[in-house]
Amino acid sequence: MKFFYTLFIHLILGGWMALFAQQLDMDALKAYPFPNELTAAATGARIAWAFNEQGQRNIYVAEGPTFTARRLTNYLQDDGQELSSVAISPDGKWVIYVRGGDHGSNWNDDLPVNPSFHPVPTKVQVWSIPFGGGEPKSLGEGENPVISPKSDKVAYSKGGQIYTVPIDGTAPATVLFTARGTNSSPVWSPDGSRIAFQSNRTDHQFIGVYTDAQTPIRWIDPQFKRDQSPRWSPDGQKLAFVRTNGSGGKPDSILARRPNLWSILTFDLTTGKATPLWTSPKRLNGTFPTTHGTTNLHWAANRIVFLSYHDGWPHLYSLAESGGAPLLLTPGNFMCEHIQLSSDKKTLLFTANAGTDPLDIDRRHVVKVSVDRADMQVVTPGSGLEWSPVLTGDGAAIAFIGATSQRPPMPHVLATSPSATPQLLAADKLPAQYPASALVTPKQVTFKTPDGFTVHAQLFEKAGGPSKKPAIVYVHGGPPRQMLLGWHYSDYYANAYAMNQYLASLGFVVLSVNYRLGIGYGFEFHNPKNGGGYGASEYTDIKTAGEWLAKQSQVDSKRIGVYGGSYGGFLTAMALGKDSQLFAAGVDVHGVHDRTIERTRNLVLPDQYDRAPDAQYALEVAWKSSPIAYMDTWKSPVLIIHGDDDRNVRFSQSTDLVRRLEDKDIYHETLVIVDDTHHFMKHQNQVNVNKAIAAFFLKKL
Ligand SMILES: CC(=O)N[C@@H](C)C(=O)N[C@@H](C)C(=O)N[C@@H](C)C(=O)O
Repeated sequence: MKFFYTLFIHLILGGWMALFAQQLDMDALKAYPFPNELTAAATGARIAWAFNEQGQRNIYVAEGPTFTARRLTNYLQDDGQELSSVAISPDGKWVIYVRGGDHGSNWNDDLPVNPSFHPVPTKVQVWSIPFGGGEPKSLGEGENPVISPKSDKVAYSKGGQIYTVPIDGTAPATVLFTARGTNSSPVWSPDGSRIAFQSNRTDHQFIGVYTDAQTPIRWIDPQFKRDQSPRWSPDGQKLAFVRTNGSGGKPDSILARRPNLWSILTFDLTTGKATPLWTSPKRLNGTFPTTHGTTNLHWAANRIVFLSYHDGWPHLYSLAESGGAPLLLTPGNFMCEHIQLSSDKKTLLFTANAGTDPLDIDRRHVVKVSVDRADMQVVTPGSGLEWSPVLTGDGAAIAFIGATSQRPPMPHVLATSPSATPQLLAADKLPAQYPASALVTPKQVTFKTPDGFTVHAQLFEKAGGPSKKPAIVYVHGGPPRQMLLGWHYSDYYANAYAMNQYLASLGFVVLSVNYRLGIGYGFEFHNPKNGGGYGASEYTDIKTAGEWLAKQSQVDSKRIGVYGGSYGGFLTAMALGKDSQLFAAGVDVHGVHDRTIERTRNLVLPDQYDRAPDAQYALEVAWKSSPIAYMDTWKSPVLIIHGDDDRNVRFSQSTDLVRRLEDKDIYHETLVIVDDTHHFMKHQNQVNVNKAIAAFFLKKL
């Protein structure tokens, strides 16, 4: 009798969700220390990484053979100061890093971030600190620092010029040279005597080589082209680089899909001769890979290695230094990313959704391959997820970051000796009471869309509960991203993974959808027709996901929500505008709502006579690809969240949408995060956003 009375009370008090689903605590759930920036010294067995411990971001180090983790810095405030460009000097004696800014931004990534409203914002500076410990030294304001092979100096860029500074900070930074254009991306020659760099001149880009104050800068085969990513030959006598077209030419169709074709060339500094080695095939998948972050071009031991998409997958290829046919090093239906060349230049380590388990396509594992033969080996097979591998300078261990579906990402090392097993590092940094065992194992779901795409998704569902549960579609951002069957390798999406676990613990059925435009499933899926502002064909996948949920026996089809950030916010708003009958409520975090802005700037150019032949039509398509085109059919309630120091999606995208929601008297709530960016750099801000999302869905679904 007592049980039924208790049940009755819980149901009446609306605690039915908490009764059946062991509800997680958001603060406890977000108490994981997120690791990134894992790096190794070129000699010895020293590694370093950054840990974000509830907003306290610090550098940690460890050294073989024990690899006992040690915190090196002392930043103990949740103040939103990012750590990036972490590196160890080749001799292992120094660690450098950049503190501040938001280096995942589309603009102003080098400007201070100040979500704690300090009257004097923290500057974006390059720092160094002895590996053995001590006080960090500020080397100067700037970013993209690189350490000389002699371990004595650091080069970095600031304000379009390149600076050098002693790594121990015993003298001020000095500008290396002054040249026209925006000069960046310094690359030291193997002997540390010269620096190659990129000089962006708007419609074209050169590669230059600086030697010393008395020697004129050497421009490398200057053409009406865009040259980038210089890589030194091991003997320092040649450079390899990537060449693409310069800007201009008769305006082409905006809507037609055209490849950005590219070539790899070498330049002989002795003869002054440039030699084309390889040119991408003249077809769509011959386009220059927009791998997040950097160009994967490496001058290895007697080989030149590069990443290309031209067989339909982001694969690694190897060329003889004189050119010839490229050797495919990584055949198979998977993508390669986070590529690292070993110090001896003979081995490539990388992350891939490769493995013998059919579920591996929705995971990541560490893989290695020789630079001159296709002898690929998955180093960390299994049901876990591993990424960002680096080989220690002595070749004795591979450091990587790994996670499971339950346990958050943590640094590991794996000895290169046979039958070694991974060693978890810094285990004490994951709170002993972390609720890992309470997390569900997301299940792989696939479904077909009406236009024939097979879409992968992850289903988060707590066992038990009422016969009919509310459900939520999660939409990632990017869009070149892939959500996984476990914790994600980016800080932003690790948070999304935690959020989906939290919603599942509240009793929601959560479906995280890897829609087209995303990575991990090959070129055609990543580059679909009519995608993005060219027709938003990817929205088909979101609608199909909602319909899939509505057909599940345990889902109440009248209580399906949708949420996402950034590009995910865009698709959330599209869902609410176009299909409020399917999606009963939504949360749109820093979404894109007007896609004509992307077009107006480069479409209908009033001061240019010859315009793109389809300029006006493309503008119309961009309008129909915009959520604000569907305000008349938008009925469902929405929560709009945006940080007003957003450097990826303008805050005005949400200010404008709020005005339109007000004009149409559509129920909406808002949450403005003052002075934080697209990535909610202040931990407490992200926690508050997460709680607001959950509270809105509990209220509306
Ligand atoms: C130029 C551009 O679109 N850059 C993207 C990286 C970007 O900023 N995308 C946002 C719309 C977005 O989705 N940002 C986050 C969530 C991401 O995953 O990059």
